[in-house]
Amino acid sequence: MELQLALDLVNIPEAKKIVEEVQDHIDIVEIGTPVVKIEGLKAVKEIKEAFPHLQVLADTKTMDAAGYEVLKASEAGADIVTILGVAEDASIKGAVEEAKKQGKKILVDLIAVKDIKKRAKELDAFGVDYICVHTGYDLQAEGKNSFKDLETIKSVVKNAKTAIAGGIKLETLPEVLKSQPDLVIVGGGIANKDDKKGAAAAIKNLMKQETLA
Ligand SMILES: O=C(CO)[C@H](O)[C@H](O)COP(=O)(O)O
Repeated sequence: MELQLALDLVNIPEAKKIVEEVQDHIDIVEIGTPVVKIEGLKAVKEIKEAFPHLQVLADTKTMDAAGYEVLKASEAGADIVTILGVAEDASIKGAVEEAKKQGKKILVDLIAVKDIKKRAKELDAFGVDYICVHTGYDLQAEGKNSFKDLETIKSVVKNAKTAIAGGIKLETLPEVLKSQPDLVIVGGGIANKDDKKGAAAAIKNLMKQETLA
């Protein structure tokens, strides 16, 4: 089980400082969508250059021109690139094709997908690498989460790895771990803490315990 740190509300120097602090306890650094929009793929490039031992995910949340966006994110050093599950099938297939050419991976974000069971099954057949249930900030503010959705996709996804994102923190992690996702994505649950290293270590330790149990 992998831990991904999502960095959404920081600039490049702030991102580097946080990764420096928590690098021993995470597997993947996510350059979040707001960072990609504000700083560009330069953020991906700089983080990959500074921390080559970590995987870097570019959260482009691609919706169209998928092959091209995957190519550009890959050239910047991304190991994993995200596309939205609500995108056209042609876009998903284009993303997968380009990622394969570049030796990279695709994570599909199911945010705003209405029938996640049906879509997860379709996406799995397209050969994507990760399928991620996700409650974005705007629905987190309404008290929603993706715990049940994770269980739902686990029942149909046979090939891809499963992932979960959206407001996960140490206190809610046990609920998430019941469904045994392959990847847990945590943003504010680490990045907003005073002791970021301690938070990342505690989350990773709990994940390790669950994997061994
Ligand atoms: O993609 C995102 C928002 O669209 C975030 O990166 C994701 O939700 C994880 O961050 P947090 O744990 O703070 O919710």
